[in-house]
Order: sequence, then structure tokens, then C-alpha cells
Amino acid sequence: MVKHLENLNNCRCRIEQSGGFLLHGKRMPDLRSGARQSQLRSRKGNDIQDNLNALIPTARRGGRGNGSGNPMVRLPRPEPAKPAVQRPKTKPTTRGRGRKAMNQNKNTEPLGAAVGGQMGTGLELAAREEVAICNELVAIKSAEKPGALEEEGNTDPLPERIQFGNSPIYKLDRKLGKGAFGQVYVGRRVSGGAGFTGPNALEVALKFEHVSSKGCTYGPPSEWQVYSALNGCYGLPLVHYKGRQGVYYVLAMDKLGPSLWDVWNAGNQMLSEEMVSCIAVEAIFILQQLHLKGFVHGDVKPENFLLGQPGTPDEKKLYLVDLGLASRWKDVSSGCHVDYNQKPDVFRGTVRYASVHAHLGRTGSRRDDLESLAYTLIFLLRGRLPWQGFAGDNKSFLVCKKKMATSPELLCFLCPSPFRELLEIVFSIRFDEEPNYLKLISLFENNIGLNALSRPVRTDTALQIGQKRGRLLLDLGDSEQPTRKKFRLGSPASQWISVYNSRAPMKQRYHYNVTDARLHQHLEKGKQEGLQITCVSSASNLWAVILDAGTIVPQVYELSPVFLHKEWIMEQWDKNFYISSLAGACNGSALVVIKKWKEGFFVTSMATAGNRWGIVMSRNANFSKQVVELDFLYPSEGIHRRWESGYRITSAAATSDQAAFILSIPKTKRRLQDEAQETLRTTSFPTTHVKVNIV
Ligand SMILES: Nc1ncnc2c1ncn2[C@@H]1O[C@H](COP(=O)(O)OP(=O)(O)OP(=O)(O)O)[C@@H](O)[C@H]1O
Repeated sequence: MVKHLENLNNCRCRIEQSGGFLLHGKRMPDLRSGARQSQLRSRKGNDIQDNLNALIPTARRGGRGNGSGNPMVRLPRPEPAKPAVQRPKTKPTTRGRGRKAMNQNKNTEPLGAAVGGQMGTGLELAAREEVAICNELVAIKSAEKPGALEEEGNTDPLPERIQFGNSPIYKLDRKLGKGAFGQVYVGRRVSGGAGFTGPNALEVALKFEHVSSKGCTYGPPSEWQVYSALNGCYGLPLVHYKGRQGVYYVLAMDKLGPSLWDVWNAGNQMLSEEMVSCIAVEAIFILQQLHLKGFVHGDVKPENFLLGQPGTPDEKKLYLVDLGLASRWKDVSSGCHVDYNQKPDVFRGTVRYASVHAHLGRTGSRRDDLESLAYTLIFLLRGRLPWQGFAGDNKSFLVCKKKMATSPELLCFLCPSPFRELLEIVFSIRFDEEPNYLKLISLFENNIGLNALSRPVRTDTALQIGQKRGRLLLDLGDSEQPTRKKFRLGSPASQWISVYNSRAPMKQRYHYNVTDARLHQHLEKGKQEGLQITCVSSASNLWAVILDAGTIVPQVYELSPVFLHKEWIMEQWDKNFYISSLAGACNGSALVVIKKWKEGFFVTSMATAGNRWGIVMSRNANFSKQVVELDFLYPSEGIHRRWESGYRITSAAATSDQAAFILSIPKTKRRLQDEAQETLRTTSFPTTHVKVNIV
């Protein structure tokens, strides 16, 4: 298969029968041990229905026409028409929201634009096999309604006086801010009280969430629980009271000052290098403290960093608010890192600042907060991020793609080197790796001229540039910094991905760089010798085919000038022939996916033609579970983790900018775990390697 992936050098990853991983022939102890531990814990079922929703665009669901201008294929079918795709309703995530809506008053993009996908609608084909096509295999956002819209629908007046049990009575005062889910007001104590912070303070911030808001479907907002677990955590406002008042859930916490977005906006939409460096140091430290408590924030952005109250000693101190998307990276009972998963149709966070992993629906971990922080800092410093300005249904996809294609050098062009270094380190943190916070903090110490260990680092404590600074005595762990691959290198390059499975010895043959004219000849010769096609692929309109003697069922094939020759396929289905492989040349046209998730359909084959995806789904495919690993690059970490959980690659395909791997667990007693599998990435067809592997 031709895969256009990142420009990695020929790199070979193998899973041995013993379950150990080899990378360039060396063991990868860190990853192995982490992954092994995760294997011991119970795994949440990975439902292909969830995971493969990424193949179908949300925006075009329900049989609507294809507004993207892509051909919409509709084939005749034996049963009455049904909507092309019945997308399962996204279940509420931690806070009952699969993503966050943006406050349109803020600088973030409106939620409606966060939906990925631009593909055509599907079609229904024969009962036992389905073929799908879409222009891009994208991470689709959940179909939840934007919270902001919900909130607008709530006309219930806010209570004028608030009291929680025996708490002081607060009178509602001016509005402090508004998010997609909450409205925050000043609560002024009716009597008594003193000071600016603490339960006795004269004023508190009251966050109201309507009981009918998405985040409150199952009771109080999940943020409440997180605040309970984290109350007193460094850098977070203290929560004093919480309770329900009529139709509102209300949280009373320390009143804070303006957000970094407010400060950035007031400061001509730019902040000085010194100030951003102070913010960096303090923000990394705050995230470290939050992470130490076992949580990740999940929505790091300028709007969620607030300064202390103006006119108080804390007015330049940094705080982190909004724990509505916080989740645990560490399991409470076992103390282990939560399991890795990827659900490409689930997105949590804010499009502009979300990590690429979050865009791709990967389980949130510490690295994601730091990636969002890096984008936040660069935004504050430079005033803009390269992925601003995208709009439309597939905005999130385009933003994600742009993030992937933007190297640290490019993103930090004109930024001081610590910002680039921060990005480089953050991009290479593995899912369950503990970030080296001290190292990250130290990157910025020269710009602030203070010992970053003295807390808090106020946002105004920077020295002037050029002023002499003392060295910070930290163990920077330089010697321990592994030489890591830089995963984001800008534009991808063409590569082949080969997947090998161990099998009982059998005769196998391959042909590559085959022109249309020669294809028939090779295939017929193979047929005469008892060899049948098991895999086909195409690069630059030349074909690669694998033939083997292990396929004993009768087989037919057709080379057609269109990617899906529907009449011919229908004809074969009538004869009980089903698609076992497919491929598209660069000039190929589209297939359309119809999924019957609830009817035991599994992906059995995938191919791309140009930037379009063809997916064959079959019933009775003998798989019990299936997951997809979707990335803009080769998803090395994800594949290793899936291997450890007993999955093996059963289909793979890529366009010039996305790669998808379907991994499955079979129903049969034959244990795939005992079967070795290996992937090989090469920039040219791996002739030598294939020869070695084919018996
Ligand atoms: N403790 C506080 N003191 C002062 N202002 C606050 C406080 N907490 C929140 N705010 C203001 O209210 C705004 C909305 O709060 P918050 O982010 O918690 O709400 P949300 O609905 O969860 O927002 P989002 O849209 O990010 O989900 C903040 O951006 C901030 O301006």
C-alpha cells in the first residue's frame, strides 16, 4: 500500500510472539512497561461504532444532499431506503458535553464551526456487505448542541439572593463573565464579612449553570466534583459553597480579576515576551500541581487563566478556572494511568487551542494540557495562530491538519527560542509519560530573571530584556533527555506501509509498479498456479498486488476506470461474491459508506483514491471487536498500545495527509495475541523485506 506519511526514515516496528516490541532492533522499555500495566487493568470496550463514526460526516448525515460538490452515489438496493447513516447519539462526556461551545463574545471560534467532515452522504448496498466513500477520514465532533445556544434558550431569571444552607446571604451583583455553560456574577455579602478572598470575603464569584444545560443532565455539573477533589490546589480559586437554587446550580468561589484574554485584548492584542514568559512559568507550575492531583484540565486557553482581583496583592497572580472538561489521567483505585483509547468522533476542548491528540479523539493526558498551553502562550505573544480563520463544517479537521503540518520552527518563527523548545518537547511526550515540568519551566527562566521556584511568579515580575539574570539551580535533566523523533515535520512524504502477519508457510507472490496493461497478465498467471489476490494497492496509478495460495475460495476481479464500478459489484453480490480487497489510483473517484453499526458489520477492507476513502464493511466478518487508529502520521504509539491489548491490524489505508488503521480482535478461538505482526515504513516498495518475509 502506498502511504503518504511523515518523512520518517525507514523505521521498523515489530511485535514478537512474546509480546515485546522492537524498534530498530532495540527494546522500548518505557513504552512496554507502561502499556503492559495498562493491559492489566480492565479495558473499556472499544466500540467500532463509536470509533468509526469518524468515517462519516456529521454535517451531512440524514440523507441530505452533498453540499460539498462531491459526487453523491446512490445505488439501487433491495430494501426500502433508510437514512444513509444513523449516527448514535453521543453520550455525555464527563460534563455531559462532547465538546465545548465558545462564548461568541470571546475570541474563540463559534462552536458550530467545530464540526469536521465534508463528505458526501452514503448509500445502502447489499445486505451483507457495504461500501463507503468519503472525501476525508476526519475526526468528527460530537453532535451535541452548542451549550451557548442552550443557554440562550434559558430565560429563567437568576435568583437575586443566594444562600447555601447556613452560608451568608449573597446579593447578585454585576456580571463577571459568561461561558458556553455558565454565567458568572459577583455575589455581594448582604451582611458581615471581610477581605477579598476566603469564605468570609465581602464578594464572591457565583457561577450559575441551568439545570437543563447539557452538563447537568445527570445532576450537578461534573465540575463540582472536580473542584471538591481539587479544592485548595495551587493556582485554582477556592470554592466556598455550592448548591441548587431553583433552576440553577450555583458555585460560590473566590472572585478573581480579568482573564489573560482580557489582558491581551486590552494590551493591543499582544503581550510582551517577559510577561508571557512569566505566564509560562507560572502556568506550567499550576498545571503540574493539577496533574499531581491526578487530573488534567482539558481546556487550557487564555480565557481560562485569570489574574487575581485588581487592587489586591494578588492582582498579578495567575489562576486557572473552568474545570468543566477536567478528567482523571490517573485511576483513583489503582493509581495507574488511565487506558489509552481513540474515539475519533469525540472532541473535547476548544478548537483553537486543543492538542492534536484531542482533535483525534484520544484519551486526554498530561501532554495535552501542555500542548494547549504552548498554543496559548504563542497566541498571547504573537497575537495569532496559523490555524485561525478556518470556517465551515470541517473547520476542526482543517485546524487539526494545519496544526499537524506546522512545525515548531514555523509556528515559532519570530518567537524566542524557549517557545520553540517548549513545543518540541511537548510534541514528543508520550500518552502516559510524566512531563519534565522543571525542564519546561527552566526554558523561560532567562526571560524572567527570577528564581522560578519562588511562588507565585507574578505576571509582572519580568526583568527588562538585556538585564543580567542569575542562573536557576535546577536539575534540567538534559542528560536524560532521550533523543526523540520529532513527529511534526511539516509536509508529509510518500511512504509505503506494509503489514506482516505470521502464518503457516504458504506460497506468496507480489508484483509492484504494474501498469494497467500488465495487471491482467500477472493475475492470470498467478491464478493458473493456484495463487489468488489477497491485497491490492496503488501508487501513482501503478499497482501493487499480493497473491497467495492460502485463499481457497473462488475469486473474480475487475480493473475499472472508476473507483467503484457499481453495476459490476452488484452483479457479483448477486452471485454471492463479496469484496475482499480494493484500491484506488490517484485519479480514482469516490465510494460511499453506509454503516449498519448495530447489525454486526465490521470493516474488512479500506482503500483510498486521491483524498477519498473507500471502506468495505462485512457482516459475519468473524471479529469480536474493532478499533480505528487515525492520524495524520503513522500512529505508532496507538498501534503498539492496541497490539498489547490483543488487537492486530486488519486493514490500513492512507491519503496524502491521513492514515487509518483498523485493528481487530477475532471471534474465533485462534488467539491473535499469539500471532506476530509487524509494520514497516519505507519510502520505496520494500522488495528486500518482502522477499525475506515471504516463504
Ligand atoms: N472566579 C472567578 N472570578 C471572576 N471571574 C470569573 C471567575 N470564574 C469565571 N469567571 C469569568 O466567567 C467566565 C466564564 O467562566 P467559565 O469559563 O468557568 O464558564 P464556562 O461556561 O465553563 O466557560 P467555557 O465556555 O470556557 O466552558 C470566565 O471566562 C471568566 O471571565
